[in-house]
Amino acid sequence: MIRVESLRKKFKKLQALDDISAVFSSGQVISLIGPNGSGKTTLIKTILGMVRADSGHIYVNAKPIDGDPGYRSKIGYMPQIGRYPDNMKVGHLFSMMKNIRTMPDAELDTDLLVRFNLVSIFDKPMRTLSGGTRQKVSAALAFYFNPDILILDEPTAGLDPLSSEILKEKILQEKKKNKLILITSHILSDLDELTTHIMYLQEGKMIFLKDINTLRRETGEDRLVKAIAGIMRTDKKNALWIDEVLAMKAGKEHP
Ligand SMILES: Nc1ncnc2c1ncn2[C@@H]1O[C@H](COP(=O)(O)OP(=O)(O)OP(=O)(O)O)[C@@H](O)[C@H]1O
Repeated sequence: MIRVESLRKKFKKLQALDDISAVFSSGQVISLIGPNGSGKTTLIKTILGMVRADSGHIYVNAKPIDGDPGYRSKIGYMPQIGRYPDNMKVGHLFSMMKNIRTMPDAELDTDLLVRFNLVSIFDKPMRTLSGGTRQKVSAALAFYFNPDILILDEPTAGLDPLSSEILKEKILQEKKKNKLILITSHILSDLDELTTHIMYLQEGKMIFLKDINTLRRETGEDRLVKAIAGIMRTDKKNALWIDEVLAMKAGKEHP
């Protein structure tokens, strides 16, 4: 469904993506993980055509993305930080998006609009929303057009525990419909029940892309955070990051 080949991207001297190649297929939930600044968002934005790679190729449904920008209509994107016109009302945002896409009401996925009760704030301008409510709007928009591919950048960051569960349930539902879902998150426990594959980036390089069962078998660990810790400890820089993740969980459990 998505194939990236030898992707490279530099921001001045910084190699943000360093020869990334991967294939993502329908039915997979790929968790992109790695330390801050490792290139996760850059990879996502390159796939979405928001950042132009210096070299390499990207294919969505076997077509090169530089051929036809229409491929974007197949992808629902939830950005890390949603930017919207300050004075636009929530309801207007949804109706405007609907008009741009000219999609019949029956085909729209309003599940999250309803479950997050966003209709009750349709009259509120975007600038008045809390960070978490803005996240809910971004999530509802990503799923609104029932896309075959979902790209979710830190989807649960800033959401309260109940809303986070609602969103995770929604992701699971879509996974069952054989969609392709790419997620970045630093909250590894959120990814445990969703993930089929882990793609680990470090300083712009892909360290590994493995399916979760292989990862569990190789490490003998059931929990994602521990399985990744098992693999990464051999590398000093990675060990540092994974120790930080585990330290945040200390109190609940010990590695
Ligand atoms: N537009 C830009 N101009 C210059 N540097 C950039 C730009 N976008 C990203 N970078 C740099 O590229 C590197 C990768 O950034 P990216 O946002 O992809 O990391 P990330 O893995 O998503 O990080 P995080 O976990 O913090 O979200 C970082 O060093 C970042 O500062």
